[in-house]
Amino acid sequence: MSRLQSPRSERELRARNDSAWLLPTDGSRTNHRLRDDMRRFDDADEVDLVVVGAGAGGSVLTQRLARAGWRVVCLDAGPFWDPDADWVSDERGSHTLYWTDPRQIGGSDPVPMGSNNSGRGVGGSMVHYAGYTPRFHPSDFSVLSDDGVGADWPIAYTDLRPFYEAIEQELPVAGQDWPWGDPHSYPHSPHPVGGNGEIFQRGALAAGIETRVGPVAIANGRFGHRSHCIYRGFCLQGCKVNAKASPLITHVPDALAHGAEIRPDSMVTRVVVDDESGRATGVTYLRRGREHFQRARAVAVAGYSIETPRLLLLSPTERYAAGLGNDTDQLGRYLMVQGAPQTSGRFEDEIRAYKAPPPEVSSEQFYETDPTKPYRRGWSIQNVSPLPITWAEHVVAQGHWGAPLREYLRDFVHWATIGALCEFLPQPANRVTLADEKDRHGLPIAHFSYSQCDNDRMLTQAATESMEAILKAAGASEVMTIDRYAHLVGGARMAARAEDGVVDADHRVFGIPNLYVVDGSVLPTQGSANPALTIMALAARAADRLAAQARRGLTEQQAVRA
Ligand SMILES: Cc1cc2nc3c(=O)[nH]c(=O)nc-3n(C[C@H](O)[C@H](O)[C@H](O)COP(=O)(O)OP(=O)(O)OC[C@H]3O[C@@H](n4cnc5c(N)ncnc54)[C@H](O)[C@@H]3O)c2cc1C
Repeated sequence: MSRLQSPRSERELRARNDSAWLLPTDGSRTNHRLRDDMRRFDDADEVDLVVVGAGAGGSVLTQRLARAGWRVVCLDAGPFWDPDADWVSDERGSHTLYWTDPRQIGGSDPVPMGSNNSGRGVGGSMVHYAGYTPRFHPSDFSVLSDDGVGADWPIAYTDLRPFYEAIEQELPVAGQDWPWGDPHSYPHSPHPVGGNGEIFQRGALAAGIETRVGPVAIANGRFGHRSHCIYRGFCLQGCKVNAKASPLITHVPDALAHGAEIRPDSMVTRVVVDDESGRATGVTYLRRGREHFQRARAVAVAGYSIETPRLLLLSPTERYAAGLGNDTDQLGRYLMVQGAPQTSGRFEDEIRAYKAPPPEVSSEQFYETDPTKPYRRGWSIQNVSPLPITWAEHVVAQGHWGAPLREYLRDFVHWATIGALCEFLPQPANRVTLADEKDRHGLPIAHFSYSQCDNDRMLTQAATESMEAILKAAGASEVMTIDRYAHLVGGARMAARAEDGVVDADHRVFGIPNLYVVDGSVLPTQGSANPALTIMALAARAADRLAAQARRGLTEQQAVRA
């Protein structure tokens, strides 16, 4: 079903990223030879770049700069996953994929941590993300100017468009032609739709709401040496067939083939900055019970929205006493989550939502600000297909327990579920700071305070009404909505001026010329799109700009190529 049919487009893609063709053809999922033969640097080698975190942002940055000839080491706190040996088709057995180190939560609307936020290990959170990969809309980049709320980005949608297109091909993304935001099409045609998706389509049609199939980063047809999706429904547990995209298979193989080292089980505890020169000199990290120092000419932090601000706060010097990138007290602020209410409806027919990938059908009809409403910005709606444990959590969140809970669980196959992503606004007090409590390494854990504003609450209410209307229009005899959060972004945001953020438009930390942040924490606003594609596109753009600047010798990076 590929629209990337022509040999020319395949050639162009492989010249940029050969990952899908570097996977084995013998039925296993991992190119062990590539890992065994990986280039290995010594701590004492001054590499060109050390990257903290091999997730959505860190892996793309590593792959792109390795291709540009940089000597790159990427450290990740978690394991180098082997899907055959490490992953199971079991909800409970997949909890090892999550970042479950302790964190404190607070504020008037605390955000639960655990399986609903970051991942741990090579591939990052995309190992267990659902797989939706929409683009942000052009309006997301000028929310303050257009709507008087939120923030403006220092870059425009058009700056990111070529990188969206490139990453959509590399994942690859499957879906129908997209009418919302900047209308575009996808490299792979849409997947067939299962029972849950059909309910969403039927109800939306009856309620006068447009839907489209996709966009999902799940191969529809063979892609390189990756196989077709087999529709077994375990996308959020780690895809054992390599059909769902995560950096572990979409960017890491090519990074290794181009001389990068991915060093797993390496927990970075500090970014080291020399006060005299004002430059980062490397990172300290813990591996197998020993502390190491990896020297580097430049450092990029890509540890996700909580761990990135935490690490920068954990790295003060005499000169940067409040933490790195915190001269204007911006670090950790404007951390965002999307409000993610989830509505289930009961149908007489068996839906059997688990017989398809959880991501299927979406609507962005309510994405933009409706000037007739009292709130700004909007929400998207997507299929979500909870497996039994997650379904039990949904029912329990509604207050059911004991015999009624058991009855709802027995009824599992009759329920269809859709979820909204509401654009909650960035607020300065929604912030990561360091707690008094320490982790097992003796380091202060992150404290994350979160409170909603009135606009957030109005959006959740409106999104809930729209979802309940859809499921009722599809014929549901009972609907059940719970409130949830999804997708942490922000905390080290990108801004035009140091007074408003932590990094500039090139991801460089204000005041420290060779320190970068290249992950979801740089987002100034979040739209109501899932963030992974945007994080990868930003990382591809950041790499492009770093490599170009180094080539032109315009910045500190010129030394890198010397
Ligand atoms: C359940 C779930 C479903 C999701 N579904 C979707 C979806 O459908 N679509 C979508 O677009 N997004 C989805 N997301 C969100 C998406 O996966 C993340 O937004 C994205 O992966 C974040 O990218 P990142 O580069 O910021 O961090 P990550 O991808 O999380 O990578 C961070 C990496 O840094 C490592 N790390 C952190 N601190 C350190 C340290 N001190 N030292 C060494 N390593 C460190 C971690 O081990 C991790 O591997 C989902 C997330 C979850 C949890």
